[in-house]
Amino acid sequence: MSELRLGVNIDHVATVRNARGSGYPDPVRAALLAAQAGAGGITAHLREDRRHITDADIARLAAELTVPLNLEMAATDEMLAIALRHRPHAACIVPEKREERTTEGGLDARGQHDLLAPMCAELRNANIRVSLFIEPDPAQIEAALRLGAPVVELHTGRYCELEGEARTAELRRIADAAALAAKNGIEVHAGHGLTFDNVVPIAAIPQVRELNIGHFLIGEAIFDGLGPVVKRMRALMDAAR
Ligand SMILES: CC(=O)[C@@H](O)[C@H](O)COP(=O)(O)O
Ligand SMILES: NCC(=O)COP(=O)(O)O
Repeated sequence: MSELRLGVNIDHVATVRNARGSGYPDPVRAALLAAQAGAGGITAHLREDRRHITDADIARLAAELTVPLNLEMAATDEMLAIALRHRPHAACIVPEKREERTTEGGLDARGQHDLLAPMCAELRNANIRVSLFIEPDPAQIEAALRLGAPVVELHTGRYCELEGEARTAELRRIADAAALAAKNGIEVHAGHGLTFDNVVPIAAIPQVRELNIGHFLIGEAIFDGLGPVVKRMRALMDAAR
């Protein structure tokens, strides 16, 4: 069974930090702690409105991290320039609306091919691994293939929100999309909304190579500490394989 990495998203450490406009708590310190506890990578979403992660956070993460940085970014010239400046290990292109509370769905890689193609090429030429945050939809997998994206991250938000048979059906859709992507040589990641209670069926999908998890882990860290909750999530993922 393939390796399954845990990417810890530290956006909401910055949410707490920004509540007072000081430097505490430091997202970079959280990232280093998460790495020590078993995170195989760190994800940070530099949003257009900088509601949490800031440009300075990205600069420090790029300079100080001991594990790969996965920069989540909207498909804009501004974010492309920032990615090319800091050269993270990876860039995950995500849809973004200022009015959204959090990411609400996957990127329309199919409908935005002409916008995304030059951006993916520039990132690839800069040796930044491109990932597309998409719905578990065969048409979006095919679009990622056309764009030459080496990685897709399947949106698990709907799976996390559903219950019963509807959740089972969404899990099947994710598993089918993972199998289709892997069969076409695309590395499969998954994320959004994952918790201790819902992670195991996603971690058990054999083609999934990385889970990106943030909000829940940072919330749990308030009660049990970041190191212990990262270790527990790591253990659940290991047990699922
Ligand atoms: C793309 C995704 O699901 C998350 O990584 C994203 O960062 C969510 O946005 P917030 O972190 O602002 O909630
Ligand atoms: N791409 C998903 C991610 O990085 C974390 O999403 P969430 O766990 O904060 O919902």
